[in-house]
Amino acid sequence: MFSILSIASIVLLLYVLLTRHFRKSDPREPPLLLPRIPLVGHILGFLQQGVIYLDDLSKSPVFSLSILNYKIHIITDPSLVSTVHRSRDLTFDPIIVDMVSAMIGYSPNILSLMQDTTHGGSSRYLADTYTSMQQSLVPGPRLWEMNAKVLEKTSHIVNGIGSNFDEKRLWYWIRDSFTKATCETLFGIHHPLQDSSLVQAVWDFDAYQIAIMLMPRVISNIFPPTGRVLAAHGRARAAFRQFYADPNKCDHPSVSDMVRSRMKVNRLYGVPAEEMGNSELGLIFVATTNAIPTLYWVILYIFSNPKLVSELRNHLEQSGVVTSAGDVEGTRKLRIDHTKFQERCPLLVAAYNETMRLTNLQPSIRVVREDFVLSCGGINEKGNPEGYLLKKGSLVMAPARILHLSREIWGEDAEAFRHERWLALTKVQKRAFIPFGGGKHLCPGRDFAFAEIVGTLAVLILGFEITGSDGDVVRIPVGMETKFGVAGPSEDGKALKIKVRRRPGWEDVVWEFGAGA
Ligand code: HEM
Repeated sequence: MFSILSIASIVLLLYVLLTRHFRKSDPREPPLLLPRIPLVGHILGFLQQGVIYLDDLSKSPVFSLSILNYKIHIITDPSLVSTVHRSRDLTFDPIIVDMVSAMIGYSPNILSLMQDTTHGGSSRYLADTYTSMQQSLVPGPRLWEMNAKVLEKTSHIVNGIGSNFDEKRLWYWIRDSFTKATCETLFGIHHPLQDSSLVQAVWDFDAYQIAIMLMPRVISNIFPPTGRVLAAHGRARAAFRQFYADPNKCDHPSVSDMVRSRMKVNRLYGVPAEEMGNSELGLIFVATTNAIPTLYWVILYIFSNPKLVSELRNHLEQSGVVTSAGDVEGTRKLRIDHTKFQERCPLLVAAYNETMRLTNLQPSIRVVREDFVLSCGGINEKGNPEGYLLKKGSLVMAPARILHLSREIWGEDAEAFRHERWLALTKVQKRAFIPFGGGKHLCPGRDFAFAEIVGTLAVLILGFEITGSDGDVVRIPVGMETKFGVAGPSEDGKALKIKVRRRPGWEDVVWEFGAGA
């Protein structure tokens, strides 16, 4: 039964919808696209399809939707998207605050630090935590140490596979083992997700992200996450709070440089351990909920294409990234240099990029700080710069999917997996590829994700056979779960079973990773 709060929310929602609907737009603003179902069409579209709803709405380089009390400007032209990413008049901070506040619960110190924009219009705390993280994640010894750690854990996952076929549900196998491997790499041996049910909690809560991102509080009161999801999320938060409250855990030498650097900033700002625990749970979301679906899809795209598997095997064997590390008690140790993939394995990198092009749904959302003209480069008849007026408080979205699947940019086969296209990319295609966002919020974890995913693929391709559960070639499941970030598997994709075993002739290999091997 609806609570009084829910009824009040509906009344407020209708009020906002109606007042918004009858408000006039400035003619310099981008063209407004009205929904097919008056008032609620766009919102229903987003709830049902996520960013895929935007696919065929308009061919215009910029257009606007009016949803609730927001005007959302959708940018579909690659050079305008670059301008959006570079602009200082557009900010990501309020979005972070909204998502974090939905996620962290009662944390007044952190929220007020995030909302404090008295220093140059943006939160110094958010900038400092971002910088601390970025410094640990730029290519170099600090990142390589983290990469080596995560790959050591992922090699444990595959080293255990034998020479007889082992049947697995691909999604759950990847999801659960890589969430734990990533968590232990970041938070050390006493990491907070020791209990496997907490891994489930991370992914259950991820399923609510569209509602969290799109909906102001008024709607989330009407459609709250279910009691089960909230309870599980509460337990995950409690586990992170315990972790940060115990110096034997959070200051243990096995904790990564990245987590330590963020902790240092939090301590400098006087954030109590309890609140740090609440907010740092967000780190495990950002570090897993995009990288793991990407790994899932790229395994499927590669192993559903036997010709590509055999080409990749040849390339990897000749690339020089794999060297012998000696024989021990009847096993062959092979070491992979995880710092050389970009340089020496263009075909593997092409398959990775092509997968991201097809499955990445990131929206690059920004909030307009002050009225701002998004310049198109020309001059109008009055001698003023041509462009679109984006008004203070409106939202801007540059959805990767529209750019990644544009036929004008990628050709008639834009929706097909064709890794070869990456071996001769045009300038426009390079600019249109934005799986990690851009500008000052460009994902700081991109090189870590790259090493984790590409390193795991190298081992699977060289040392293992993967087939469908019927022994035939792996099939690509029907559909995908749409969310903001990387598409998840559909119900068909979650149920998909594969068989995996050691590749004949490679049964005795123990895999390990090293920098400069
Ligand atoms: C394939 C994997 C990944 C993808 C596709 C991805 C994508 C993104 C995107 C699109 C953004 C928003 C950028 C923008 O709006 O301009 C972002 C932000 C972020 N990502 Fe990633 N990400 C991945 C992996 C990771 C990993 C492994 C980490 C951490 C180890 C990470 C940490 C972050 C953080 C902290 C932010 C927020 C940056 C800020 O405060 O502005 N990401 N990511």
